Amino acid sequence: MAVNSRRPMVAGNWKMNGDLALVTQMQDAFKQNRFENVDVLVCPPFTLLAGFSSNDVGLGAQTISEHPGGAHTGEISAVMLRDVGCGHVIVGHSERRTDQHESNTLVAAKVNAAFSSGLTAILCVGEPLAVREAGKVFDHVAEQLDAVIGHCGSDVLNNLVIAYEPIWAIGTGNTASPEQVQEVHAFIRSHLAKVDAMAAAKIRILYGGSVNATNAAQIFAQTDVDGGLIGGASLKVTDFLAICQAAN
Ligand SMILES: O=C(CO)COP(=O)(O)O
Repeated sequence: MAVNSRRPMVAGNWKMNGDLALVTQMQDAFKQNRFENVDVLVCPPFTLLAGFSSNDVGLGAQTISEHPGGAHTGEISAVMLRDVGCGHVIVGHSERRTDQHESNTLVAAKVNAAFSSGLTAILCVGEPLAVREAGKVFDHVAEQLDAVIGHCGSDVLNNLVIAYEPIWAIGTGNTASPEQVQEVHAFIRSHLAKVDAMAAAKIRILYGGSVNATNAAQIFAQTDVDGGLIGGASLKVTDFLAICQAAN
C-alpha cells in the first residue's frame, strides 16, 4: 500500500449478483481471514443485506433514496439501511447514472440523505472514454465533485469516500494504468483541498474498474490510492480475499 496515514478500504460491489449462499461463503471467509489494516466492505443487493449477520465485514448498500421516507414505492431510505446494519452506501455509480439517469443533482441529494443520517457515502465519479479522449477528465470529475459539495456543504468531506471509476475500465478488463489512476486521484485530492485541505488529506479515494487479484497491489501502491471498489472480482471469495490482502 501507499505510505500515508489513511486506512485502506476495499469494498465489493456485487451489483445485481449474488444469493444467500454467497452471503454465507463470504461471511465464513472473513471469519477465517482477518485483515487488520484494511476496512473491508461488502455491498450486496438490498435483498441480501439483512442476511449478513456478522461483524467480520462492513456492510454497504448500492444506492439510497434521496427522501427520508414515505410514499416512494420501491425506494430504500437511509434509516432502513442503518436498521439492517449498513454503515456505507455507494452513490452515483456510473451504471445508475446511465441506467437510472441519475444526474449530478440527484446524486448530490442522495449523498446528502446518507450524510445527514450518519451513513458514509461512497461517491463514484469517473469519465466515459469520449471524455478522456477529449482531454476533459479533470473537468468532468470536478463537476461531479462540485455538485455534491455545493449541495451538501464542505462538511460532507469529513464523512465521505470517493471512488474514481473510469467508465471505460468497468467490467471491460481494461484497467487504467497505475499512472493514469494516480494522476486522477491526485487531481481529486488537490481539487478537494481547495475546499478543505485537512479533509482532503484524510479522505479515502478508491479506484474501481477491472481490479483483480493480479493487478490490485500495483494500483493500491500509488500515493493517492486508498484501496478499491471491486465489481466482478468481489463475487469470487478467493479473488476478493487476495485483493483485500493486497491492501492490507
Ligand atoms: O463498477 C465497479 C465497481 O463499482 C467495477 O467493476 P469491475 O471490477 O467488474 O470492473
